Amino acid sequence: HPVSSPKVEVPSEAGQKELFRKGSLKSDFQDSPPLNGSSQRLPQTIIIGVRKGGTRALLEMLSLHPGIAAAESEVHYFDWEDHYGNGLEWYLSQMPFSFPHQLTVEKTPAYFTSSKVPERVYNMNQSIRLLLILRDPSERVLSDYTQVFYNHVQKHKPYPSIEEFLIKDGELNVEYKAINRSLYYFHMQNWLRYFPLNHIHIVDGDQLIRDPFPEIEKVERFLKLSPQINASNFYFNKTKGFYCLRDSGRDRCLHESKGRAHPQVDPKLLNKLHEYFHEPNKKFFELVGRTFDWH
Ligand SMILES: Nc1ncnc2c1ncn2[C@@H]1O[C@H](COP(=O)(O)OS(=O)(=O)O)[C@@H](OP(=O)(O)O)[C@H]1O
Repeated sequence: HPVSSPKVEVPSEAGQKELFRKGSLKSDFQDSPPLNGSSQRLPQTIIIGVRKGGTRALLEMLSLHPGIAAAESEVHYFDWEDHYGNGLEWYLSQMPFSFPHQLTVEKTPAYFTSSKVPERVYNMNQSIRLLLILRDPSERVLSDYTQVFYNHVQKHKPYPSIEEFLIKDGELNVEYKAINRSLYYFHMQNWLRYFPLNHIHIVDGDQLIRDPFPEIEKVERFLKLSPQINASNFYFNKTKGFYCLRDSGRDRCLHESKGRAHPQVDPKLLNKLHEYFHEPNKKFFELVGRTFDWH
């Protein structure tokens, strides 16, 4: 049986305020005092996860649209008790200033795997549109490990090898939290108790890496935004090895903490991981009526 998520998760972007290289028109604008006619609004859409799925890339790409006003940092309202206890007024105060024609969006990747969150979001707004970006579950485990590994490196703390997390008594350690977070069907069931499937748009995170524009077009349609983001807003940066953004003639890539190399894992162990996810993935495909190209 899957273990439950911890109460407080390590914020995946802790201390990473500057996620994009400075200089975009948009962030200059957001740093300025609010303009006449703008106000703070509760989000009409939330990127609920998954951690390491590509949530930052999705938020930044969506922000290319003039009809989107995005909260810059992760708000952690619905999953952190001390934040939730502050009430909706506090949540509102965390939102960017926006104009009436704009949709406000925030992203907190930990929402997807926190069992209390779906009901809390429902209590705020039962017709909210949710965005969920998923990625190959095994790759997500490696990415999750890599995130926590670098958090330790930054603090000059040692951190065990990935094998030490993945193996217990010679078997795959299915109690490893990173594995639990990749059991998408398990967490999705919680959300579907409160929201109909057609209110949750799933972005294919592997596709968003390979070719972002078509995935972003689908999000525009889901949010009923006019088609304003173009293929020319994206270009492949060979040095980074990922797509970067081009906005009003300015080029920017995601922070260097996005798109890191993952550890080499013994192919036999990796295979065990792939096999382990086979059934849960099948259950997930049945749950959402759609398949993904995962291992
Ligand atoms: N265009 C572009 N540039 C850089 N990185 C990209 C991009 N699109 C998707 N990704 C993938 O996003 C992964 C990080 O996911 P998140 O932003 O959801 O991580 S976090 O949970 O907020 O920490 C990150 O994971 P890692 O590869 O493990 O670093 C990337 O694979």
